[in-house]
Amino acid sequence: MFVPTLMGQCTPEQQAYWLPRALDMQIIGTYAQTELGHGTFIRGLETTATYDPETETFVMNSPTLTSYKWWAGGLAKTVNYCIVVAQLYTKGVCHGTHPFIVQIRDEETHMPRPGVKVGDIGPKLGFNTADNGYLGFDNYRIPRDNMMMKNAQVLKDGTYVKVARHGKATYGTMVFVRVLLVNEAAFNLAKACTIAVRYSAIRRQCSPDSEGSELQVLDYSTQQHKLFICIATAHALQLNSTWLWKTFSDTLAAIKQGNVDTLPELHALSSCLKALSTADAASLIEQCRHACGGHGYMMSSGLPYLYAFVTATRTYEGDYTILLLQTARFLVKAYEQVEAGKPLTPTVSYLSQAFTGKKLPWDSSPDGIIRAFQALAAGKLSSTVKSLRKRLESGLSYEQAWELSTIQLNGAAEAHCRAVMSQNYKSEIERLTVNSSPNVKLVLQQLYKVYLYYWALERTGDLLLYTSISESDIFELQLRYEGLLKEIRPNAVGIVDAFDLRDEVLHSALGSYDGNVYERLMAEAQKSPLNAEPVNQTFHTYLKPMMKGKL
Ligand SMILES: CCCCCCCC/C=C\CCCCCCCCC/C=C/C(=O)SCCNC(=O)CCNC(=O)[C@H](O)C(C)(C)COP(=O)(O)OP(=O)(O)OC[C@H]1O[C@@H](n2cnc3c(N)ncnc32)[C@H](O)[C@@H]1OP(=O)(O)O
Ligand SMILES: Cc1cc2nc3c(=O)[nH]c(=O)nc-3n(C[C@H](O)[C@H](O)[C@H](O)COP(=O)(O)OP(=O)(O)OC[C@H]3O[C@@H](n4cnc5c(N)ncnc54)[C@H](O)[C@@H]3O)c2cc1C
Repeated sequence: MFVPTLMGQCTPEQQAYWLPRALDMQIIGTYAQTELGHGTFIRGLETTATYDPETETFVMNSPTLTSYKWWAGGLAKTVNYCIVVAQLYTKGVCHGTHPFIVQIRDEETHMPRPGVKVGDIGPKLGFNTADNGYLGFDNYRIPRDNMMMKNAQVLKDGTYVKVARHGKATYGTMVFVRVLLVNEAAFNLAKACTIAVRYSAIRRQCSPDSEGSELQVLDYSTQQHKLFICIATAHALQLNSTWLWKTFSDTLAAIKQGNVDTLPELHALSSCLKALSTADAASLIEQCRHACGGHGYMMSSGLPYLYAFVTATRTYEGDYTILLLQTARFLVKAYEQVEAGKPLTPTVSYLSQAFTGKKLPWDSSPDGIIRAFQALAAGKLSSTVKSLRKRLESGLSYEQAWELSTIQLNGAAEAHCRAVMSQNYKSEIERLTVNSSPNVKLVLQQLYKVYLYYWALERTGDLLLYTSISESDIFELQLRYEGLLKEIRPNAVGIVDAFDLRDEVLHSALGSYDGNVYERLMAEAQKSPLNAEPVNQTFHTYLKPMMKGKL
């Protein structure tokens, strides 16, 4: 995050100075925004940077315990520079949060600079190879030039000048990383399902008839139900991430030309896609672990590491709930635009047809299911706005009415995101397979249908509310879904092999290409320190005296 922030928040002169040093790793940096007391609510950050025109420096301070920076990766022991997000004061006025480049350690000795308090925050659920740190300042001075001045400036005399065209321009790095995280979610989920599918082809358990041999667990319908949605979701996330990257690049190019019109839609999209992709990836990686039974619980399966790593992505760079609520803000505005007969931006354009007051006729084709997901998002949005307005009519303030409606707002944002993801998944597959063989097309479409059927069956309650789907339609869809799993089964191992992930990347005794699961598990077990000696010292110190009644 250090380098992208240098790229996004510095003037060209500042970039010319800092970027080569950072890219050559003459300096190592991190992004220190979150504090002990505040992560989500950026405007509530407490670290201060007060400009002193006499010395042309900013004085950095951490006035409270809760103002200590907390969490930044590499901060504890590795980095010597930081981007610190602090409340800017000049001429006695607070201008809100701004980013500063702060040297925290000596470039030669690596000792913390006087006035800097820095350390490690301690063990975490995962990420324990990263020294996430804390950081506090006691009247620590940095040169005026170290304020990142692309979007706002403080002149020598302390005059504050706003440059950016958009109020949230300083939040740009977060948007960038949210876009990258969709790709990360796809990659890590692909790893987990490669491990679980390969293992399920090796693992045999139970014999349905007394004569036959034991089945590969991959042959069980329930196992296919657990795993094939993981493969389909990995594809869906990968294709959505490519699409989102293009949306991001287009918006960035427009902003460079001075046009910020598409930023709100990018923010709404990157927020909900980051939220849903990280949450889905984390829960499906856990499902892959379940699918590997007891051996999935071994660290040597690789799955616990993956889960610990990915579950953090649901929280960092904006918590799941918080980001969905950002998308909900955008959706409520879109609803108001429909009411006012105004045009809508592309990803919400489906709303313009959606508020008919009638249930959408059910159609179980892939296009029909996407339309149903859109109807569901529109229906939820409409009910949410009704609740919001009812609360306003009862005399509540907008903020109070909004807060009481947040459960529904999140539901509407989740449904919208699922509809966007499904639509993108379909159009990207169509675009990418124009010249593919019929067999490749067939397999990709089977997976795409698994995604649609799975989520339609997960949301039958909502579909009953907002479409004309009947009990027999649901029954028929369930049978089609189960049939599809059997069609995919013969290709399942080939499909995960096609992710092309080397053994070194998977790092798993269960998921290696050669399928030598049991040999690898035993080899990993031999590495346990407890196997280094036939009798452990604890036997002599504790067990034996206890057994002899001498403890
Ligand atoms: C070039 C280099 C290439 C490198 C490539 C490398 C490839 C590597 C590959 C993979 C790596 C990928 C993985 C990377 C891992 C990195 C590890 C990261 C570790 C973690 C870091 C962090 O967590 S940093 C801290 C992150 N913190 C957060 O995300 C905080 C979350 N909170 C917020 O974002 C905001 O506070 C919040 C959105 C909640 C609200 O902000 P607030 O100021 O209160 O605004 P509000 O009043 O609600 O809204 C006002 C208005 O503004 C709009 N808005 C809000 N945010 C944005 C935005 N970002 N952009 C645009 N607009 C925004 C909001 O919608 C409102 O609009 P209106 O409704 O009023 O119109
Ligand atoms: C592994 C890891 C690495 C990180 N790396 C960095 C880093 O490099 N740099 C950095 O600056 N930060 C980093 N962070 C911090 C991270 O960005 C924050 O933890 C994250 O943004 C969530 O903020 P929080 O911890 O304040 O959660 P909180 O906001 O305290 O959330 C707690 C709960 O309250 C809910 N909540 C909060 N506000 C609202 C609201 N308005 N409405 C409804 N519900 C609400 C949330 O949904 C959540 O359920 C990292 C975190 C982790 C876990």
